[in-house]
Amino acid sequence: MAGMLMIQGTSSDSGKSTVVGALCRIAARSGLRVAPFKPQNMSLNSAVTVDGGEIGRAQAWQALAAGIPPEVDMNPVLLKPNSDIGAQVIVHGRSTGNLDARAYHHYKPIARQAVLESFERLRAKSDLVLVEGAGSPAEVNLREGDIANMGFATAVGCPVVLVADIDRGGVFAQILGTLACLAEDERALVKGVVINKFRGDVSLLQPGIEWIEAQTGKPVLGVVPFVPNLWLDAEDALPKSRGSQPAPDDALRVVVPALPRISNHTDFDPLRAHPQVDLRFVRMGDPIPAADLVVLPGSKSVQCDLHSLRQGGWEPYLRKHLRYGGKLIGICGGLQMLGRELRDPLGIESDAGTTPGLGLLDFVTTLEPHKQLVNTAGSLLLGGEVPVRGYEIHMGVTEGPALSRPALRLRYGNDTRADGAVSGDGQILATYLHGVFDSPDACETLLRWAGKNDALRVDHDARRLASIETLADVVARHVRLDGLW
Ligand SMILES: NC(=O)CC[C@H](N)C(=O)O
Repeated sequence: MAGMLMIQGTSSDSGKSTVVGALCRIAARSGLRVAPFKPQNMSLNSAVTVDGGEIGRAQAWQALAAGIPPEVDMNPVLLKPNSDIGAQVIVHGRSTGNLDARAYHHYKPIARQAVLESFERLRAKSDLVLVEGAGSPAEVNLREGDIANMGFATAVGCPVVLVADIDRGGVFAQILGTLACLAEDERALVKGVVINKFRGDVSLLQPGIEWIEAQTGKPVLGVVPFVPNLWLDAEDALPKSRGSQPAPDDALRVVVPALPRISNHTDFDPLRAHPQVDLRFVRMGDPIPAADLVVLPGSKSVQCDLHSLRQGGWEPYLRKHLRYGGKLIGICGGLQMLGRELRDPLGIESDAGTTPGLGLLDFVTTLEPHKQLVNTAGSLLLGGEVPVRGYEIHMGVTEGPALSRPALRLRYGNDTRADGAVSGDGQILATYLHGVFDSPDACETLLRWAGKNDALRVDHDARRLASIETLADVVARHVRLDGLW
């Protein structure tokens, strides 16, 4: 039977995903058949799997680190929040509908079954499964019926390593407190602790390490330094607008409204990392800076986000931006907002009804129960045919005259179909394709179209792969891994 190890965190964002990804790479380098697994994920950044389902993006890049294609069993339960209290529940890659938090609690026994089935399937074909927890196991109020942390670990007897984030402070309290919140049998599964995101002189940490080991009886297996500029898909939280380098003065100014239900904001990673782009995420209510290019992002709840956009004063801003010759892109939910109308007759995303769109492109979108989930490739139709690839995740179906000037041509099996639209004046481009900026030629073309005539060609996929290697090197150097699997 395959080995297993679970990485749990003392908090959200402690670095569980990166540690699991690094361990996947390290294990794969040593020739093991390793697979990532996250029983339950809450995220609006999802990826399309080879088996045509949907999982969290973090599991998809961890699969890349493991050297295998992403599949739905790697993240059997994905919760996509679409209101403050509810989420679309994806099980084995497929939407089962919306549930509020209380209803989900009752649904958990079914979700648990799905989790255990997926785990067994992965184990049967792997030498090692590396499991990622969610949030922290110290949420004692969520412990009953838990499938995300200790509920899973105890069900399958999986050893656990706890990752604590020293960057946010209070690391010893995090470790001590988390262990204190666990039951005896859960604590027994914890093999050790990793202190993550450390900056500074590790010798100064030594007395603290000895103290925490004496207090808890658990070894500190390593202190992982803070690694800047890792370009790995974020699980959920909106990242800082840029990496550590400031943008040059003549950078292309790109503004993205940080909508409350923004989805797949990983679309913007290549722009955040691009040396000639000054990308800004602007939260609703914050002043909107001048821009060369505005991109309306994907959204899990398009009518609600359009409402927020209007409340935030973006509608007159966008019209002015266009009057002054600015460029505008809409991706997926952003495409839908650009049209004349958004229709949700079945109340799939919000209360059933119709909302007028921004009316900048002549089409209407209707939300339908079938979810389009596909990885595809083709060409971007801007001054020629530029290779592009990406993925679609949406329930909306868009129709109207504006689509007769498509932005892309994409392959679906043996079929080729037009996608999206370019406005008659050439200022607005709309597409359903997520990940358009990941393709180096398409990214370069779009940046030139938006006004950066000397835009460089940057390969984001290569940068992601390089980040995985760096991360694996750092973790291998700083963590004692012997005996963990
Ligand atoms: N990814 C998206 O932006 C999805 C848009 C919209 N929520 C739909 O399902 O059609």
